[in-house]
Amino acid sequence: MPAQVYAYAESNDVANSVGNYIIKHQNAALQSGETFKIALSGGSLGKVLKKALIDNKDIAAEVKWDKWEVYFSDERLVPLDHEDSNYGLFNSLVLKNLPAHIVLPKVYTIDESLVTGKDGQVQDVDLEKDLEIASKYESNLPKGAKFDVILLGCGPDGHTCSLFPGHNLLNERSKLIAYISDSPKPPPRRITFTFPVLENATTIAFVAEGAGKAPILKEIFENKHTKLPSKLVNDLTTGVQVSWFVDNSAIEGVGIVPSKY
Ligand SMILES: O=C(O)[C@H](O)[C@@H](O)[C@H](O)[C@H](O)COP(=O)(O)O
Repeated sequence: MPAQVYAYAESNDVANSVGNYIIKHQNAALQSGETFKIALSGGSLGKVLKKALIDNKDIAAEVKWDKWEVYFSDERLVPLDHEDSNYGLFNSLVLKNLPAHIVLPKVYTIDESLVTGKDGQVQDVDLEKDLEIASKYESNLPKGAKFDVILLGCGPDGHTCSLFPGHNLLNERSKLIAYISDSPKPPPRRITFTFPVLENATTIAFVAEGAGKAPILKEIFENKHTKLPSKLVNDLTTGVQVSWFVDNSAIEGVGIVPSKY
């Protein structure tokens, strides 16, 4: 299934389109099951989700928050209220902005107590602890590690989740959640989905905006041989439907024909 690219002039339209995509897959998941299992990334995605799920009142009215199970496709090993925490970002931009009557979703976070010492401070790299955090997070994954939707970003180097170009985690097949202690993008300690989880998803959507993304999108869509992590996800042949939601500047000069969602 070749990836679909949906492009818009305005950032608000990108967000609204992502919102409609989420609702479509939420409704499909709830037709056949009891919960909607979604995984989120960090970075600029938080703002997109706020625009889509909070600010757009039509979309907001369709979100069945009480049926959502929210995971993070990667997470930084920092306290949950730390400015680098992907959960913290989602919490401050989305969860905290939900009206009081809304039943909150079930959100799966890392075990914060393993990140900080007794003094509440972030501890130095401790590989055993990081492995424990990753294994604990893996034990909370949905049955069969099956996600209805995984939302991803694409870094300027082509990384996605915390899977970086050339890193040995790209070959990880036995662990569903792996830890990384040398992330080139700070902070260095993180956990991340591995390829077996990405391959098994029903749908994956990348969100990428701004002219800064154009060189890497050109590489992903025009260089058949590149082994960039985002390209490997883009080319998955395991039946997962991959989409990109971009603004026009992110695909300026890229040889693709976008559609409208
Ligand atoms: O925790 C993280 O660092 C993210 O999950 C990471 O994979 C992000 O999605 C990309 O770096 C794109 O980030 P932007 O959307 O901010 O460019």
